[in-house]
Amino acid sequence: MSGRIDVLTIFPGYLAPLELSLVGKARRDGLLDIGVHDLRDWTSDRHRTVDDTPFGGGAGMVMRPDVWGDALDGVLVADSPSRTLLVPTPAGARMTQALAEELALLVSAGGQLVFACGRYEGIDARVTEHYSGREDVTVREISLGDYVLNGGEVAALVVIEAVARLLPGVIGNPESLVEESHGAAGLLEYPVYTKPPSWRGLDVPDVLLSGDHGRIRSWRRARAVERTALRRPDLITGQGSPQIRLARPVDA
Ligand SMILES: N#Cc1c(-c2ccc3ccn(Cc4ccccn4)c3c2)n[nH]c1N
Repeated sequence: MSGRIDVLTIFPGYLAPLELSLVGKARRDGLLDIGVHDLRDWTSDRHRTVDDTPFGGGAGMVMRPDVWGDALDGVLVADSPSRTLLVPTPAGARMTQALAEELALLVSAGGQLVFACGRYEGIDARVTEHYSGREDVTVREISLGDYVLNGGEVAALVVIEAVARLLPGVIGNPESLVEESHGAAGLLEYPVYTKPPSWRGLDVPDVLLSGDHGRIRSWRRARAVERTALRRPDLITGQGSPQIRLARPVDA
């Protein structure tokens, strides 16, 4: 029993990539229900207005709480085992693999994820305040990282892909989830190679052609530790956010 994901946005076309590749196939195979909704369908004026000027002044526009409230009330599924409202924002908590795994467990247990994709200068703060006060809804404000995007749609695409690939049956070979970056022992991925064995004067490391699986395992771990120490020492010293190991796809 899998849950569902709903996305509210003024740019539904931005979510078209969810019809492609593994996520698109999972939807067609009935492994995951994803609904994309146009926020303007919950407006009541002829111009289908979703924004207004900010109280206190300042540049840009703010998205109206009344339109968002009507839309979220319309999309939230009352009889779902759980409801998680995900609000992408530059001020959010950093997205991590641990959160992806947490959300995948909720969806695999039949829960609903609702993404509120803002634009302009963001969504009126009372929207997250209101739903945070609801006992039947969990609100998570999330950020992809310390750079500024124009809206929340890209973040929704990233989080949905990170979650969907953990659901049973979505990835053809579940083993590939075991040795992932931020997976096995929280290290970065080792370098990978395929044919031809020599390309533009560059040869595949001999150990990978040796057939000695013990040596290959050791070599790969050494390369992963080397890369992690060089590029992401925080993953080794544990100074950064804890990375949950992806031991296996979440159980249904
Ligand atoms: N996740 C994430 C994000 C976002 C993000 C998410 C949602 C919105 C809705 C509007 N804007 C534009 C905007 C610009 C400036 C100040 C406020 N808002 C968003 C940006 N930026 N960077 C991330 N890692």
